[in-house]
Amino acid sequence: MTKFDTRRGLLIILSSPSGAGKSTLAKRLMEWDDSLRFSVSATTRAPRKGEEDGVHYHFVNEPTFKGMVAEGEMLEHAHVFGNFYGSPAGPVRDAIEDGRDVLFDVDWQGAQQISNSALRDHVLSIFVLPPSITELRRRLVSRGQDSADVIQKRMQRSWDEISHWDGYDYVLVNDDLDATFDRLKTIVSAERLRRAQQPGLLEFVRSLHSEFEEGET
Ligand SMILES: Nc1nc2c(ncn2[C@@H]2O[C@H](COP(=O)(O)OP(=O)(O)O)[C@@H](O)[C@H]2O)c(=O)[nH]1
Ligand SMILES: Nc1ncnc2c1ncn2[C@@H]1O[C@H](COP(=O)(O)OP(=O)(O)O)[C@@H](O)[C@H]1O
Repeated sequence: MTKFDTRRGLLIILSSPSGAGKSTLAKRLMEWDDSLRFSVSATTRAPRKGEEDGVHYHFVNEPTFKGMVAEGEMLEHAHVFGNFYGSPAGPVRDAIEDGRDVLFDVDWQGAQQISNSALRDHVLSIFVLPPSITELRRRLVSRGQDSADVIQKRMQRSWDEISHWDGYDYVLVNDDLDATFDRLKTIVSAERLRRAQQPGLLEFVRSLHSEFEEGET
């Protein structure tokens, strides 16, 4: 795989148990920064009301999904809640080469695979926790998109997802949405600043050191 310039192209990964609010935060982040690219995943899950093919997901059948995996077209993929999900690699590579940051909404397995890939230096991973398990259920129910069965399955899997919180760079408790979004923006802005500074920093500090040694103080 090409060695990319790590100054460019942050891969911002959001994970959470279903219903904690990562899609809501992802949508806000995309509205906040129109240079950000959203990694549109492929999934074998059926579209929900209001979900558009190619925008929220690429809705594909299982043979197509497996074909994409076999052709090496997926940066990562996983089986979640009985369906396959995966992030197509092509758009991610294009975005990085373009110097763009990419936003991912993937589960812990996807986050782990991207964090262990050749693109690991680009990763900024953020885990979103719900304020309580009761509130998590309330949000899943109030979203009004899933049947009671599907909600039950997601609640049962919630601890499995939450138990991986520790593997992320940052953790946010999504209590008040505006406050959480502010914290998310702060994290992204700070990481962008850090990475923008990084390349010339060592050289700059060396020059300060030379000046110091020359007795400028
Ligand atoms: N590994 C992986 N997980 C994904 C991908 N796309 C979505 N997911 C995860 O699959 C899970 C279910 O997503 P979805 O069906 O949209 O339900 P929601 O999280 O309740 O909105 C969530 O944890 C997503 O983050 C992907 O491309 N790869
Ligand atoms: N901080 C919050 N407070 C109250 N409701 C929220 C908050 N964040 C998200 N929600 C709501 O909870 C539901 C689930 O959020 P969603 O973003 O779809 O979760 P996820 O993508 O993690 O499954 C949605 O109806 C959303 O509007």
